[in-house]
Amino acid sequence: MGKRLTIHGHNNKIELYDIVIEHSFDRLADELEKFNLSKQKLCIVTDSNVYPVYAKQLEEILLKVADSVIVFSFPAGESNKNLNTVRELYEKLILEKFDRKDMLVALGGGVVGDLTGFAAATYLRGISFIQIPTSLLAQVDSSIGGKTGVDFDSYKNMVGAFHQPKLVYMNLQVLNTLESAQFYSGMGEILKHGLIKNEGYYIWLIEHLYEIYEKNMETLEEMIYESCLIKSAVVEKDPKEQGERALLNFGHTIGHAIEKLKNFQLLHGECVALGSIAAAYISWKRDYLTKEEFYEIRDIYVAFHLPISITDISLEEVLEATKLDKKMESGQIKFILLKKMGKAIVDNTVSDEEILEAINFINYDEEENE
Ligand SMILES: NC(=O)c1ccc[n+]([C@@H]2O[C@H](COP(=O)([O-])OP(=O)(O)OC[C@H]3O[C@@H](n4cnc5c(N)ncnc54)[C@H](O)[C@@H]3O)[C@@H](O)[C@H]2O)c1
Ligand SMILES: O=C(O)C(=O)C[C@@H](O)[C@H](O)[C@H](O)COP(=O)(O)O
Ligand SMILES: [Zn+2]
Repeated sequence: MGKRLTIHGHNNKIELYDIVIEHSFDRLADELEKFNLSKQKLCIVTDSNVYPVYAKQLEEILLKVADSVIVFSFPAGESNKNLNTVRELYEKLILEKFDRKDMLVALGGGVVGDLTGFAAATYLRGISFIQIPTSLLAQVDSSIGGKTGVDFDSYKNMVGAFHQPKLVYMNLQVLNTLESAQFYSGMGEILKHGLIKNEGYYIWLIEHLYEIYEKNMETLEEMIYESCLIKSAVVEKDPKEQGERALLNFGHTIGHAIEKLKNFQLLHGECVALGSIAAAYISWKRDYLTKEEFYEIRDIYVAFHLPISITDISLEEVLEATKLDKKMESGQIKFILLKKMGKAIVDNTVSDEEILEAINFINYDEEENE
């Protein structure tokens, strides 16, 4: 078991970095040999949940290849993905005299990965970092593609940089310590991959529902590999989101607005699920999807323990927050719709009325609809 793929750059001419999918940390030291770290310092950046479970083990492995290893841990959660935490990390790096050849190691979920990548992109105008993603969401999505950043005044990923890691190494066994809700949050991005790019993969996910529930490791390996393939193909073609990469934002326009308005009380993948239902709803209303396809999509999110409706939101507030997200161009939202199952498009013509109707649909009031 175990798989790998390579991310290429500059029209496929150079190899940028490998994504290594393993079932232990055993091969990590070998993977790091090529970076000649024997005289370098490494800083493991992690959070308060991951630190007690994996930091010591990782430190021992890294000490085999590097001169020294320090650890920076911050309180877990999206509410700490901000410039205050980055500042504390900079302070630690300065105190420990990190120079341009030293490296950061992101050990954790997407919060750790995004924040570490941003610190690496900006400290001394840019140092290297590697990703060791430990949540399902980070393994299939956030560790790949070099989008790094932090939230600013609760605006999602408002400050950031494109900065590619030198390596993505994942040990699938760490998923055994991940809370169930966090696991299914990752499924929010995985379903997105199928819906926007590959209907066959979406159907495969439905067919393998029970193996996924049971965390059958062979199935998870296949699923994670397939999602990494889909994301890699998109970011290789369009690393800085000039075009096609925007498709990976399916579900995020309304999703990010909900995430902000709910003060990060809902998980990222849960908000993406809600945003995906809303975007699929608009796609149905435009006759891109059939009614049956739309309701099947909704059922699949339920099957993967993801929310399909939300209460206590103001439609107007969600619309306003949607307009403050990054995907605005000349006052118009770049909305991602499904043209058909497995094929997404960028659409600049979605009206406020369509968005309000979709938000109203997910703002489902059971009593009113009985
Ligand atoms: N850069 C990108 O392309 C990209 C893509 C998708 C999402 N994101 C960002 O990623 C973030 C969400 O990532 P996430 O869902 O991983 O959240 P997260 O980083 O908060 O991790 C989820 C929770 O699980 C814990 N955890 C992680 N791995 C664990 C393990 N193996 N065992 C036990 N606990 C573990 C964490 O401590 C945290 O409490 C959001 O900020 C989102 O904006 C970025
Ligand atoms: O990699 C991308 O591109 C994505 O859009 C992946 C998303 O899942 C991720 O949440 C991303 O951070 C959202 O991008 P943003 O530019 O809207 O912050
Ligand atoms: Zn996302």
